[in-house]
Amino acid sequence: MAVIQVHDKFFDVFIDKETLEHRIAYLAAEINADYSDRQPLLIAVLNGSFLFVAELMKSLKIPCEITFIRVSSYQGTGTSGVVKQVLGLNEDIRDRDVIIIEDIVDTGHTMAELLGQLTARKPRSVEIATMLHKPEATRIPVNLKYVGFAIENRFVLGYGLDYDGLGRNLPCIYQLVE
Ligand SMILES: O=P(O)(O)OC[C@H]1O[C@H](OP(=O)(O)OP(=O)(O)O)[C@H](O)[C@@H]1O
Ligand code: HPA
Repeated sequence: MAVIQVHDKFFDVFIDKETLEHRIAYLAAEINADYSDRQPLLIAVLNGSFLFVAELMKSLKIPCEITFIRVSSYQGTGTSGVVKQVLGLNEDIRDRDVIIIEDIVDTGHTMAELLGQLTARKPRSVEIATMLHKPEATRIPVNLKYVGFAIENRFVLGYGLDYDGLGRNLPCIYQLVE
């Protein structure tokens, strides 16, 4: 299998493009069935989710809307360490059916924080769709309704995911060669 180099590290193909896109179409079919009588708002978390959400949306048949947010991390002044803040959500999500779209749930910190901040805005429902999940890395469990692939606790790259800014444009998922 072809090995690629990004910065100082080497990666090989882990999930090929066809497998990935087939699975994403399957997730879209599940969402189509689950939301057949609703009009969900997809909230995609930048940067990493941009390719996943684009591929997912191509197979959604239900009426749906999309918006994009960022989650900033900064050092808190108290003992809590890194604090995350949701940026860019201008829509009123009260009474909306929201689906959060992520590229990866790793430790769960980002998603737990996001879920807390979105739930406080009183949506009718909130579910999560993530392309990848690392169950062994979980520090804060969150309920993930739509999961593309549950993977080992290894650093991955491509299809939106980066290593120090690079690799997001790779058309499939690569894993770190140890
Ligand atoms: O479960 P966690 O351990 O919190 O990790 C998951 C988060 O990490 C990545 O974002 P990152 O902060 O790298 O930003 P990016 O999407 O711009 O790459 C990913 O897109 C998730 O948002
Ligand atoms: O494995 C990963 N790769 C890239 N970005 C990430 N953000 C959390 N986990 C990862």
